[in-house]
Amino acid sequence: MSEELLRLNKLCVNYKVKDGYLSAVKNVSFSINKGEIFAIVGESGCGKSTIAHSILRLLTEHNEIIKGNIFFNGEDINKYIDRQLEGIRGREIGMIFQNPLDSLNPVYTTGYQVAEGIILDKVSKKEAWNRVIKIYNDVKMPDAKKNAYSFPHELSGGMRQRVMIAMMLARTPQLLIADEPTTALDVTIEAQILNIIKNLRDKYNTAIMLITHNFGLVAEVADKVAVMYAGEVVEQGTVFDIFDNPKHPYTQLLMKSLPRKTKLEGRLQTIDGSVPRLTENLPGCRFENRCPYAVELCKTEDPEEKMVTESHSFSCHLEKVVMNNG
Ligand SMILES: Nc1ncnc2c1ncn2[C@@H]1O[C@H](COP(=O)(O)OP(=O)(O)OP(=O)(O)O)[C@@H](O)[C@H]1O
Repeated sequence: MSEELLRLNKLCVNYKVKDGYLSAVKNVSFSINKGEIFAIVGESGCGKSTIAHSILRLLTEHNEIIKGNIFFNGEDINKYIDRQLEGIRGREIGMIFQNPLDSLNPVYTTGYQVAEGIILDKVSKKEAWNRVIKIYNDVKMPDAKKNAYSFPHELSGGMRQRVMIAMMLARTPQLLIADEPTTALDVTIEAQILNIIKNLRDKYNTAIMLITHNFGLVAEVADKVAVMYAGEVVEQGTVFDIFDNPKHPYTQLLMKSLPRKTKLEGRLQTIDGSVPRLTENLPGCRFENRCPYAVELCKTEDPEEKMVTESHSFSCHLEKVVMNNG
């Protein structure tokens, strides 16, 4: 049986803003098993990065309120004090970002920065350097020995992303959070980076939380998918559930807007209407004003989560309509 690694239970994140609190993430629950690739997909601003940053407590402006549980290996790390979380960050849960230049130090060679993580495990400098070269080969860094001595600005975008993955590999985390890891890269390099991520899972059984607005990536690599809209998970299931049998009107519209032929490289298309102001925190379904099937109830009551199968669920009042249009 697959073993659960991470479980979010009713995670809520509210940011303090000028006119009150913005509900960026509301009652998000899902779980990721060891070795699983779990994609979180949704339009810009729907709360994907907020979830990732909450897990590692990386929300830097300190203007947020986080509620709910974040179980990692069965322990609620949302209750950890900062020092306890420090032991998990990087070592157990690694994170790679869209733009590696933001995370790499410009004044040290990339090899040195990867070695730093290895030295934390109390190995000699020589042994650490040998491991850097091995990891650079694992991430298919061209000319590994030479490029270990390169500074971040001397490398291409794809190479820098390889350095980021190498830094994570150096610590062999159980969970890797990849926040739009290939958005800034061209298609060929994107495919290579995805392969490296998949190999990472196969070789080390690392679970991967892949954050993206690119449905093509999801279809290509994910085992499971959570579809987010305006801070909420509206539907989740296996990649087959979501692509072949979408139940929520939002997921269905997203699927319809991806023409068959381009499904595999499709990015999310725009849907008429706009996301509601999340500071108002009104009751009802957040997708109501854009939903073609909305009825009065959708304005007044939050929809409950309904199970389609053990692995597939969605939150919508319109079970019958939605089922028939699926
Ligand atoms: N520090 C902050 N203070 C106030 N509001 C914030 C803060 N960070 C994010 N937000 C808001 O929270 C909501 C969710 O943002 P988030 O960055 O998590 O979305 P996202 O899905 O990751 O978007 P993208 O794909 O563009 O990165 C947005 O409305 C955003 O404007």
